Amino acid sequence: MITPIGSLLGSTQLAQMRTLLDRADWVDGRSSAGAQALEVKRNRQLPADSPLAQQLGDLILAALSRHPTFISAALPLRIMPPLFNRYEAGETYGLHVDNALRFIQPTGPGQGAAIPVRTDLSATLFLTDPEDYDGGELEIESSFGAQSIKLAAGDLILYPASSQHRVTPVTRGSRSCAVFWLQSMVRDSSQREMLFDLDQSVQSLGSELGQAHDDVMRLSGLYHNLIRQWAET
Ligand SMILES: O=C(O)CCC(=O)C(=O)O
Ligand SMILES: [Fe+2]
Repeated sequence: MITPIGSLLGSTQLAQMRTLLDRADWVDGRSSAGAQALEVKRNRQLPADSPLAQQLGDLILAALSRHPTFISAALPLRIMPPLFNRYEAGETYGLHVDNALRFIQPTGPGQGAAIPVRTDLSATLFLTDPEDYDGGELEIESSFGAQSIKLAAGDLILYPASSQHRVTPVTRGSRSCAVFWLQSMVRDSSQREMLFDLDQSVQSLGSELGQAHDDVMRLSGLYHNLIRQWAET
């Protein structure tokens, strides 16, 4: 399931982020690429341990934790700290798959062991308005053919980390985004999709009929019982 999540960040927060990112020291994206990505990755990124990446990443994680549609679609267990990518004219990220496992490196004194994250879902948070660049579409292969995604700044796309995907070359302007991966409490994507559909319907029926309506209560109970069956924590 490829799920757009609207308005994760507001315009003031976005403007502040963009000002900081415009002044940041970007490094060659190949510096952290594995063997496969090395051949196709032509972009820039903030070093994962840069204070700016950590500061902006924390703002994004806080916004995610407050966004009900994101929680409902992803049912997140562990979220990787966001990374920041930038594509100038001519830059691109060719077709690739993302690593199945990533590791959260604890920081600070007495830091413990790295925490493994199975990447069930990949996410791109668009930080540049579509009018400010050409090209730079995120193309995701799916059973319905390639889906071409370019969202408004502040919007997020969630897609299966198992999919092949690419970013087409930017031909004008530059494209900045935050990318992250997460492990879901529900590993199976078809179960996750059914839970999302059910939750969305329970929410809209609840607003229409009232939360205390018998059927809303019964469907809501069904949702939670399915979570009890399927969630790993
Ligand atoms: O820039 C994007 O939208 C996606 C980047 C990507 O695929 C990656 O960093 O693995
Ligand atoms: Fe990727």
